[in-house]
Amino acid sequence: MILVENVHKVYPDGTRALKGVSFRIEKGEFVGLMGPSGSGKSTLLHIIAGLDKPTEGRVLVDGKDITRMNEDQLAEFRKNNIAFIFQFYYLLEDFTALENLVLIGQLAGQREPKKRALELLNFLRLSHRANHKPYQLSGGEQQRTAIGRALMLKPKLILADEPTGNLDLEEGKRIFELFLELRDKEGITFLIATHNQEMTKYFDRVLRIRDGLLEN
Ligand SMILES: Nc1ncnc2c1ncn2[C@@H]1O[C@H](COP(=O)(O)OP(=O)(O)OP(=O)(O)O)[C@@H](O)[C@H]1O
Repeated sequence: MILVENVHKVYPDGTRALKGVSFRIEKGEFVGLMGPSGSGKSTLLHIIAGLDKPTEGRVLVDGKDITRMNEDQLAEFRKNNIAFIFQFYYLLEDFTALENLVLIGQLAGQREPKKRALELLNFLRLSHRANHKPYQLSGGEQQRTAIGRALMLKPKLILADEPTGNLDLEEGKRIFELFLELRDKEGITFLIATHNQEMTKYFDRVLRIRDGLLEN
């Protein structure tokens, strides 16, 4: 599902964030990305998501070389394949949980976005909060809403950057259990950056990164 080959990233200010990273992840794997602050986790996730370009090397997602796509091709590919989940949920504050989901489907020209959104909120055990706005939701509920939004377009790959960084341990575990259920039911592949050692047990395997290089 993901093939990363000799990826380097040098930022314009000269910071060498990635120094030759290579690995592969099979479809349906549930993989952790762990390492100290500043080791390159976010940079790597952004490059795999096509949100940033590597300076050198290539990244294939589902067999397609995303490093050679132009912006339009990337946007189309991302829409159909990849979802990104952030530590801070970036929900639209003036919209309800339901509307936050429906909007994504509408923008993508989905046929029945409301039906899909309601199904997802039900799966996420959020039906009773569907008509609430983000400020009326707990952190865990906001993250579950963000997960619902990520699922609207049926991604094959979910990349998550510290998805439980803002939640207490119990709520964090519930989010991971939800992710595992999605992997089992839908075959979604996951790559999740986290600092949280408690979550190690959930992963099939963990990629450890330090100073821009993977450790073996
Ligand atoms: N836009 C940028 N310009 C210059 N340097 C950057 C930029 N973004 C990140 N860096 C640097 O690149 C390195 C890797 O950063 P990155 O955010 O990928 O690390 P991280 O492992 O995700 O850290 P954290 O766990 O703290 O989020 C760090 O030294 C960081 O300061």
